[in-house]
Amino acid sequence: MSIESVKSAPQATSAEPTGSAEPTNSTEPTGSAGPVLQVRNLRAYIGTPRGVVRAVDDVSLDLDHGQALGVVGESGSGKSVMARAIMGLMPGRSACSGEVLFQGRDLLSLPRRQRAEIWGKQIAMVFQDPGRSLNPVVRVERQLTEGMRRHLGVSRTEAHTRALDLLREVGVPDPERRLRNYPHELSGGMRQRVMIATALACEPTLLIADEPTTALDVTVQRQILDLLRRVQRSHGMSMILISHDLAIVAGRTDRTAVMYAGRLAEAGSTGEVFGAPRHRYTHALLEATPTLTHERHSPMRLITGSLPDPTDPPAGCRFAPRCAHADAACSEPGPTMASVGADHQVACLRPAQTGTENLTGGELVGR
Ligand SMILES: Nc1ncnc2c1ncn2[C@@H]1O[C@H](COP(=O)(O)OP(=O)(O)OP(=O)(O)O)[C@@H](O)[C@H]1O
Repeated sequence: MSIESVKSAPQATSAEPTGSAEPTNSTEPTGSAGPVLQVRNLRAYIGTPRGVVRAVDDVSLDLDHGQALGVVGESGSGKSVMARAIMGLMPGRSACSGEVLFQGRDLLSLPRRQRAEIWGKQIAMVFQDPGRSLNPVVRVERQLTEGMRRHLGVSRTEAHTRALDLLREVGVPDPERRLRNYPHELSGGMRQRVMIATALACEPTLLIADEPTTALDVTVQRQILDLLRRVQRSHGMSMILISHDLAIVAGRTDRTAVMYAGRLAEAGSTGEVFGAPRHRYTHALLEATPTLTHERHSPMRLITGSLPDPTDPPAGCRFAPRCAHADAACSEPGPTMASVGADHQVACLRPAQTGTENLTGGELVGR
């Protein structure tokens, strides 16, 4: 996609398929219920004064019904833009191509009105900062019931009862009183619980949670993350849980996709990706997360170097400039995702052999 197409796209809805000649990063579905979401060759480019940011650059992945997918990667790797592109919520001067098939319908080529029907009802999002997602001048009750009244057509009384049930389900005490509160009258953790209740209100098929606990203290973070996993399972929803922190995703997802500089580096079952990582970037991320490797008393090892310029990424492996194992071949265009296990793919020409080298191994623990 050229800067011209980015410039000419008022919203992220340029759906012309790319027929990509570039490598495809793909993950295979694992569950038996079939895919709820199939992302195919997704590109999301953003026009900026310093050039076109290739925030998401040819990503493909599948998510099955009732499955939780973690998307991890350091800050700037393209996780949030991917989530926004899936939702069709890209900023101006941006363009998307590829396919985002939600229950078989391509969201990128749907007219905006039809997409709006899906938002909130079938796909809901929980953002990092509930203070910004909740309307500060609207009481909790209206924020909770508006979606269900519009999308489900329930009466005011029914919506009230359901709102109380939802608040109880997400652990909000004294729900009658909370319904009358404005968001600023609630603590950060309570606001995030209300946000989750709002997201659940229309019984969505897919919940996208983008760094849902970053603004919260550690104890509350854990409670909210465990709540998300519990409701995802009890409601039989699919979930995409986005975080730069691997400890958040471990133990709370069925599958994990590792993003680096707009591309997938590795994907597969969470147990495989975290327990037997093959991509050097995944190794580096894990080693920078000592709580997962049980090296609780060792100093945190940081990944040296930084992400490539997103307006001019390397033609070959984007991690190669930071990788101790890279050779000349790693600068050639590619690499593509290749299967290294029943549910495990990696985009690396020199993948780690054992998946455990430099790691202490052992059972993974989520924070
Ligand atoms: N509105 C925007 N305008 C210009 N560039 C943007 C915009 N939003 C994101 N980007 C760029 O797109 C790239 C991917 O950003 P993104 O926010 O998706 O990363 P991320 O992995 O979600 O990071 P974080 O964990 O910090 O949210 C980055 O280079 C970022 O600077």
